[in-house]
Amino acid sequence: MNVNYELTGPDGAPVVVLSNSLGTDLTLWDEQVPALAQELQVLRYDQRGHGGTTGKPGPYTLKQLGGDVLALLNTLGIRRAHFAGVSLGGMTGMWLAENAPERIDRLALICTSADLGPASMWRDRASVVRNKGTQAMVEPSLPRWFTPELVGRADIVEKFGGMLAAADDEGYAGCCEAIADMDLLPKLGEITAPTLVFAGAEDPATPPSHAEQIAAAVAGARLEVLSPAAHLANAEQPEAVNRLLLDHFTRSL
Ligand SMILES: O=C(O)CC1=CCC(=O)O1
Repeated sequence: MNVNYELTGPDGAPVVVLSNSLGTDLTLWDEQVPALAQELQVLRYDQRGHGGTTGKPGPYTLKQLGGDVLALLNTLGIRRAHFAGVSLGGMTGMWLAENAPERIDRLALICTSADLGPASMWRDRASVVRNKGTQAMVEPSLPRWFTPELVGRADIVEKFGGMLAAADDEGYAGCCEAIADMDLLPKLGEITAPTLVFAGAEDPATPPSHAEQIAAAVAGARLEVLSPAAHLANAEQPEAVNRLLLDHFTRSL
């Protein structure tokens, strides 16, 4: 498998890995890279079956998605990194912090969940996408991803609608099945990475209660609720997210 990635920022600075959500690609982080790369090496990549990362036919598992990150870090000779993920990217981050804690320094979880059931809903969505393609997901997804003020904006529809329609059908479906089968809750309390959890106050996909559940289970975790923001809060509130991420990843503990 070929993982598509981009590494920017000052040589020798700590590395932060950025992991995208279902149906997006590494350009989800366009508003973060210039700010974070002033102080960190930023390693953004495309999840399996998304963007330029090829994927075998699904179903996938979070273990495979986390394994893709570990393989990329190994290839680049990076022993330990900070990690930020949106939604599916956050699930990948929780899997890594639970199962490879020696590789993850600090964690930022943006609009994600440790338990996003029912599993049948994700299997049904996988089947719809295998039959009709990711284009069929554009209309229902954009109102989950953005608040009403942004959802109809031409640049948003072009960038994010285009990204989703271009996502590989099998890659999207395989990732839906990884969400259906995820089992992150039992080990959440074992996470030792300093963790910052974000919620979008208007997020219908992973409402703030999911972030509260994570923040309550992870020792010392801090919760930030952004408003106005729906599911892709890093795109909707880039200045606030950048400031909080930079502080989380660079401040002395
Ligand atoms: O349903 C959506 O599009 C929101 C979402 C759930 C998991 C993910 O990565 O995005």
